[in-house]
Amino acid sequence: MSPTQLRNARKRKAAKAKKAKEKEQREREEIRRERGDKFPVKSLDLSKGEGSKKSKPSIDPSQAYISSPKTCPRVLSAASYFASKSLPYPVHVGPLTGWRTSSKLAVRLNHKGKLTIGLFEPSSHKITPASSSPAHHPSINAVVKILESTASKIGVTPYDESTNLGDLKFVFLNVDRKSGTVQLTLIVNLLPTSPLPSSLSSLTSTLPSLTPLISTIYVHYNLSTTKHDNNIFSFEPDTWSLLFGPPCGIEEELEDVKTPYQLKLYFPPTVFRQANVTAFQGIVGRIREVIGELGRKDLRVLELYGGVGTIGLNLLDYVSKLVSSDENPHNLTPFNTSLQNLPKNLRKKASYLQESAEGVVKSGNLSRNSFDLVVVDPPRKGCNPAVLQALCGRGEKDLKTLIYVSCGFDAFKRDAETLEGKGGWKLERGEGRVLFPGADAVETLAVFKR
Ligand SMILES: C[S@@+](CC[C@H](N)C(=O)[O-])C[C@H]1O[C@@H](n2cnc3c(N)ncnc32)[C@H](O)[C@@H]1O
Repeated sequence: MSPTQLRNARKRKAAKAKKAKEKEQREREEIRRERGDKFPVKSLDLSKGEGSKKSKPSIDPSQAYISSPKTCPRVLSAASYFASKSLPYPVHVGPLTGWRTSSKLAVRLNHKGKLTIGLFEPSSHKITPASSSPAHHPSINAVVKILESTASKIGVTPYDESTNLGDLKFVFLNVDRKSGTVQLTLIVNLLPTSPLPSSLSSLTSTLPSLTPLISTIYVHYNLSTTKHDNNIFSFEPDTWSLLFGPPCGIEEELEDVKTPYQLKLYFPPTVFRQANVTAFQGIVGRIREVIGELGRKDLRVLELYGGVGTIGLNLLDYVSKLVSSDENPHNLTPFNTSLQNLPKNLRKKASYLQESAEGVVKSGNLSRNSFDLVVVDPPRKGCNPAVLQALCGRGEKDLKTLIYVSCGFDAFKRDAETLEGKGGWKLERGEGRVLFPGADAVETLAVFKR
């Protein structure tokens, strides 16, 4: 090899290593973000002596405020923002334990070389077992224990970032709150075209016989070198395979939300599901109250970032038309399945657009004066600029109410300033729901009027 070739080869190697490190960082941050932990997880830098015995013990960020969840910095900052607008900001906290019915966990070797299912400690490569987490629904802890011991016995190889090898990367567990059974997804380091290695097929065939707690097993193929490798999940349909159990996903009835009709929502693992469904019901219930106060049964409602219609489908008795939308193509089947179970007079009011929120507004949906009310429930980064621009536009003369559900308070504040500044909206009320008790996080329900 010539010196230039050698230099280039070294550069390529360094670039590859950097990319792998960045990918690992993104995966960890995604898992922490999903759990409500708001600060970034630093990579372990061995060159600086991190990870040595001298390094400070880390606090689990998801439990940092557990003794007083309402005093976490984000709740305080949200309350002071609303106070600056002379508005109250009541904060509700649900049960402190057993609330998490959805959990993504990493599968790695621990420092003793034992397969472990858990979370990374902040600023560390150390994986901490998650099977005793007080936040978890008991079924999650029970299944994680069975999974850990069975996978170890069978010889499943956990993923290793340093080599990019190992079959099982993450597990995703969703609890059906009614039956307590678990919808299990194994996220594997394989191409969808690859057959499952014998250890993984043996694991998937053995698990249901070991516990009645597992209702469903999916495999999600997510090879680390594919274009999806910075996400734990991808939308691609051929990357998901149902190996055991019924296909419709978890059936949810939001028992605290008093709709005058029976609504069943469906959650396969391919769609967004609130990690704390029980507490989220409070938000849906309050939205019904806010809308009920309008005293109308003929509202034309647009739902952006709607998931499977978790909010919108709970409003059908107040609307003459609901257009629900989300970018995830996997939402359409659950949405339609929910509709099929409804009486015809309600069913015919609702339709679904599989489209990004920015796509929905760019196709002119918010400029033809066809909506009275918009509900947005964007991800942590808040509304897309095009969505904000459309909400600030004046084409929708009848659009007088905007309901904003936010899981990222900083982005909400930014969006609220734009809506009030450019859009002529007025923030009229708000409230907080601590959906991740212990973490520095708050879900805000805000109502804007104009
Ligand atoms: C916080 S979740 C809320 C979903 C639903 N309201 C619920 O409670 O189940 C945000 C949703 O936004 C969707 N999403 C993310 N980015 C989007 C975009 N640019 N356009 C449309 N939907 C998006 C996700 O697929 C997810 O379903």
